[in-house]
Amino acid sequence: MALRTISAKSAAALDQELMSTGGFSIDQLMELAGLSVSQALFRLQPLSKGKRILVACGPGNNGGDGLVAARHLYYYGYQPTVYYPKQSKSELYQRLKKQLEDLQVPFTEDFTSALQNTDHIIDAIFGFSFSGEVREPFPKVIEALASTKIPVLAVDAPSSWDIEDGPREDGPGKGFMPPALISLTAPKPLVKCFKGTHFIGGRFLSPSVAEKYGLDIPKYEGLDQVVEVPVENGKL
Ligand SMILES: NC(=O)C1=CN([C@@H]2O[C@H](COP(=O)(O)OP(=O)(O)OC[C@H]3O[C@@H](n4cnc5c(N)ncnc54)[C@H](O)[C@@H]3O)[C@@H](O)[C@H]2O)[C@@H](O)CC1
Ligand SMILES: [K+]
Repeated sequence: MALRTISAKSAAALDQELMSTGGFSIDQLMELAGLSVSQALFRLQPLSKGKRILVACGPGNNGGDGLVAARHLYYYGYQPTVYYPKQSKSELYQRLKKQLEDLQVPFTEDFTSALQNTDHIIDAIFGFSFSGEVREPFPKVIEALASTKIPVLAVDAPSSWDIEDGPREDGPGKGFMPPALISLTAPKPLVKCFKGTHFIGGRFLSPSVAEKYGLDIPKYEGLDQVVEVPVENGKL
């Protein structure tokens, strides 16, 4: 079966539809997205293999998914550290940050040093609204993600990848191929270039919305918020 993917434009429209006529709030969608990210991390890195998780968060909703995931990881018994250099002033993000501060989850401004003390990285910098050249302060962070030997779980997109066409051919992010990716709701077209462990999460798609956008609802088992969906040559 060919992978059914969703373009950045349709993904944004789908989110809007869920919130305008679907009765969801952004908090709910982000909570479920971040919960699924935390479950994917748990599958990749059980607690016995190392608890130190560096969560790199960008300025938009992709970063919000990272903040939510960090909170769930704390409750599972991990030791998350958050890098969040461009903080949104909106109330939702301030609340997510407060929830982490109350758990004494550390925030770091020094990504390079934090990398030395981590077992796994979550890349929640950019999702489907990324475009153009990577702007400050992220080029160095993306370069570090591209060159580190520490495993990276990318949220929705490997940050800096073109949402349609995939990896960059030059500049920061050249050669960035994280070992794992979790697509939220549905894979984006870039998945055709991805080689690694691939999950789908975001267990909130109704059959009618899935049909309208031409998407498959993954076969979630039991309580799971993620499904592993291997990608081989752009096929499921
Ligand atoms: N239905 C779903 O699947 C849901 C998806 N969510 C997440 O929301 C993401 C999309 O969120 P947003 O639309 O807020 O966008 P993103 O988080 O993808 O990125 C937008 C932010 O990045 C900045 N940016 C864009 N290009 C840049 C560049 N070249 N250099 C530096 N900064 C740049 C923008 O100024 C903006 O602040 C998804 O990828 C997913 O992770 C969830 O939070 C909610 C539900
Ligand atoms: K990302």
